[in-house]
Amino acid sequence: MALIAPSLLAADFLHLDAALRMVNDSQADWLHLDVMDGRFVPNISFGLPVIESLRKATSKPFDVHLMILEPEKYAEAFKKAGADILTVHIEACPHLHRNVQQIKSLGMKAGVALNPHTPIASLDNILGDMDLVCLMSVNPGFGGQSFIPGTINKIKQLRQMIDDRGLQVDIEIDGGVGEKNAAEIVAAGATVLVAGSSVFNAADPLAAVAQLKSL
Ligand SMILES: O=C(CO)[C@@H](O)[C@H](O)COP(=O)(O)O
Ligand SMILES: [Fe+2]
Repeated sequence: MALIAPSLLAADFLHLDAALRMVNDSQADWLHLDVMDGRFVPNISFGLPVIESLRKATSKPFDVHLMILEPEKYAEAFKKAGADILTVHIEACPHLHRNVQQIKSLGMKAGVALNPHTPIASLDNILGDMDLVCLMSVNPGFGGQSFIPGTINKIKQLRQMIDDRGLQVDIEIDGGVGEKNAAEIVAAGATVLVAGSSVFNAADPLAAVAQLKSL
């Protein structure tokens, strides 16, 4: 059974309190929070003050996905704002090992995200240090895009690499995940499903989370 992390990016930002109530009432395991800087990705979303306010509305773990350059400048601030898992992009981190040490020393779980074109082999020397690998199944920056089918092979490769080394690392899939493809994604070896539009745009978001959770 995979962990389910609804992505707040797809919520109605005029009614974040209602979105958080839905998440609290649902079987969601984590809340996924997409932070974009308009530099690493061509979009700007929300940041520290919003996350700090959301922290007062739920005890669900905050899975913060940083799509920003120089994440080391903000890691401590995200911890203070309430992040439990902090994920940085491998493409934005020339000193990834240092970033991971920093995140862990701040008391958070460390995640690394890979863009669709970035090979699994790039994790070779860092995998044992990770708590989570987030495979982007869309090009980061926007919600509501279509799942890139080649991600399934990447999940299988990563599952193999993790199992061969006897590691415990979560495989999170982010982008275009919903009831149509979730079973295949979990069968390939994913352990965490991020779901934005498929949950928040559903007629019944609670049922959408329950459906993903039942896989
Ligand atoms: O990080 C991102 C996008 O950059 C994601 O977390 C999206 O927010 C997922 O949204 P859907 O594809 O599920 O609508
Ligand atoms: Fe994300």
